[in-house]
Amino acid sequence: MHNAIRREASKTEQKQGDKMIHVSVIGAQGRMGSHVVAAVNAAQDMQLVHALDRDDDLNIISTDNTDVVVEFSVPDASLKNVLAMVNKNVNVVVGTTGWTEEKMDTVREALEEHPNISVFIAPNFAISTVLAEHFATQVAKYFESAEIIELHHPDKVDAPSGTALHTAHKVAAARKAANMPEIPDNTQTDGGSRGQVVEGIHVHAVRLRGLNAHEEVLFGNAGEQLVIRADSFDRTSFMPGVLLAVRHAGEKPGLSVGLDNYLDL
Ligand SMILES: NC(=O)C1=CN([C@@H]2O[C@H](COP(=O)(O)OP(=O)(O)OC[C@H]3O[C@@H](n4cnc5c(N)ncnc54)[C@H](O)[C@@H]3O)[C@@H](O)[C@H]2O)C=CC1
Ligand SMILES: O=C(O)C1=N[C@H](C(=O)O)C[C@H](O)C1
Repeated sequence: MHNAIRREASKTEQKQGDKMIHVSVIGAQGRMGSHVVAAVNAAQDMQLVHALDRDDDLNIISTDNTDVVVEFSVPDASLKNVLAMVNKNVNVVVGTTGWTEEKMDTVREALEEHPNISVFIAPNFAISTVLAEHFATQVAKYFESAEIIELHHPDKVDAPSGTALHTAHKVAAARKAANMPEIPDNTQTDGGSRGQVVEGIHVHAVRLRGLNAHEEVLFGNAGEQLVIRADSFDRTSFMPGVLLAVRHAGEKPGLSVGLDNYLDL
């Protein structure tokens, strides 16, 4: 375990409480994982148990010591980590991106053998972004055109962002439910500038030093535009959402996706 994390972990052992939630973190040395460790240590109702990263043995996590695992690793590793926790009967809160329907089906299958366990995946834990996606889904049926631009720090390994993909699917579903026609686009040649097309929605990714996590959903009609934009300037913006999901872990067994599950929208 990282020394700084070990020091933080021993501090939390002094916390007392009737309903302490015992939390272990996977990916604890990462940008998000280290923020989660700090947030859990600061939460009066939580106790940090294990803060693990790539080379650590996940087998030390068990129901004897952990109520909930928070997983922020890399897209290639997340499914394996989640399955390992499900097979140990431990509830999981997942922030890592890269979740396809196929991967989620694998988790659903594993959960059939563990019917009391919950796996909760959130493409984005920031309230501003969750609301932006909610509003975008609500207004999608009123606009002929829709495109998404996500903007992130250049250390991010995946593009487009998991959030942008999730938003695109939601906007596309709202358009489909309203029997909207295809989005107009007379592009004849495209060297890649029109972005990735997700269910008919063009998604563009910007990587720029100085940025953290930002998303714009652009809607257009003849003579008018609506832009819904969310900005996470700092990773602390994700922590209330992570803690909310930890507090709800286990309540609803099975796989759930999206922080809106826990919001009164
Ligand atoms: N849901 C949300 O609100 C948010 C999600 N993310 C996502 O979270 C993930 C992590 O992002 P960052 O913390 O910025 O990345 P990072 O690269 O800073 O951290 C990833 C950590 O995972 C560790 N790791 C790699 N392989 C591992 C394995 N097999 N087992 C355990 N740990 C392993 C790395 O050593 C590293 O410490 C990304 O997929 C990112 O898109 C990021 C911000 C917010
Ligand atoms: O890597 C990041 O930083 C982020 N990743 C998530 C994503 O891909 O949607 C969430 C947020 O955008 C920050």
